[in-house]
Amino acid sequence: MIDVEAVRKHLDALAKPPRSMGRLEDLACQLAVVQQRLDPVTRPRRVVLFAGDHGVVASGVSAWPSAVTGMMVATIAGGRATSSALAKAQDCDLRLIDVGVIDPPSLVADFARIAAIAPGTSDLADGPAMTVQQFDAAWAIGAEEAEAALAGGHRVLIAGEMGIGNTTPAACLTVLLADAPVDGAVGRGAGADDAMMTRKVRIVTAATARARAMLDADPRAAIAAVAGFEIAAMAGFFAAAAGGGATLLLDGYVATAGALIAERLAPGTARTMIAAHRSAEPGHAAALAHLGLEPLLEWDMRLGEGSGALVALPLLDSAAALLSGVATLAEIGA
Ligand SMILES: Cc1cc2ncn([C@H]3O[C@H](COP(=O)(O)O)[C@@H](O)[C@H]3O)c2cc1C
Ligand SMILES: O=C(O)c1cccnc1
Repeated sequence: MIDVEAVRKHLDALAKPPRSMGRLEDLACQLAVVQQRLDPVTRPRRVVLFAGDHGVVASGVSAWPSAVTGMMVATIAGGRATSSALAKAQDCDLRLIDVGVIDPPSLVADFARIAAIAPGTSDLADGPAMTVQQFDAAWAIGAEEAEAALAGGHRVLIAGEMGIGNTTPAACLTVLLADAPVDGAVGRGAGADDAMMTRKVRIVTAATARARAMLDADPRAAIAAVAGFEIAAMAGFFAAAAGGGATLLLDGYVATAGALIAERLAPGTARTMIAAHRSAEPGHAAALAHLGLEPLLEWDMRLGEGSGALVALPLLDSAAALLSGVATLAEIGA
């Protein structure tokens, strides 16, 4: 068993003053413990982007119309989104899965897959966002993607999302599963104004009160009531990836909502996770704390699409290089 002590011992024996690489050494410990090897690998790696729409957008919680989800799906398919540029820069394989976009473009890219469950969720302000069957279907699509990535030899996996309105279900899930207060969980997302924020707080308060009443008796029904297809798919992805021994690099607030679901339904999933960053969304800190994760970066990023994880990915490469590529003090005669 490789524990933190064993990794520290290895790092302290290298040709450098002990602990001189600071927090990179903490990351090296995390990576080695997750992979259970002193020479962890970070290649090949893959980001899987799940896209879906949200009925709650009709209740006025986002600065953007749902049509933008399909536009961004087209942009990702065309290789010109932020996530596309970062994945290319970081030598990271990218896949794009439509799990429920209202206005989907015709996808032609070979890395794209259409697995739409419905044209968007129902409005969680009026009733359950989805049925338990739909939740299970989304989870299964995510799990399938994780299994395919593992079968392809991918060692580091990232889940990302695109879905206008999805910071509202993310806030609901953070309240429901991480016990965050509503006003600490609701943020401006992609640019909500004050009136939208007021509506968002009211909707999250009511929806989480309804979901909480079901949580103990029927956790999947409670979660399905306030989730999104892409969030449920990320949860299934995380649980299956963790079960298969992958290292998960966790993105922002919305991806972490998926992680909260995964940890609730498949306990232990978070042990394989490294939190890439703390998003500017105010609820992210509470969600990460609930999972016992400390973010690598606090850079005020608030995009999603796996972007924060892609930005942090080279830090994993550096940690792995430190563990594998450096001579020992004994070897140099010091
Ligand atoms: C052009 C554009 C690209 C994006 N890429 C990710 N998001 C992010 O913002 C959205 C969530 O914020 P809200 O809940 O406020 O709608 C999601 O689509 C998320 O992936 C984007 C948003 C926009 C507008
Ligand atoms: O942190 C995130 O995941 C996030 C923040 C704002 C908008 N969309 C996603």
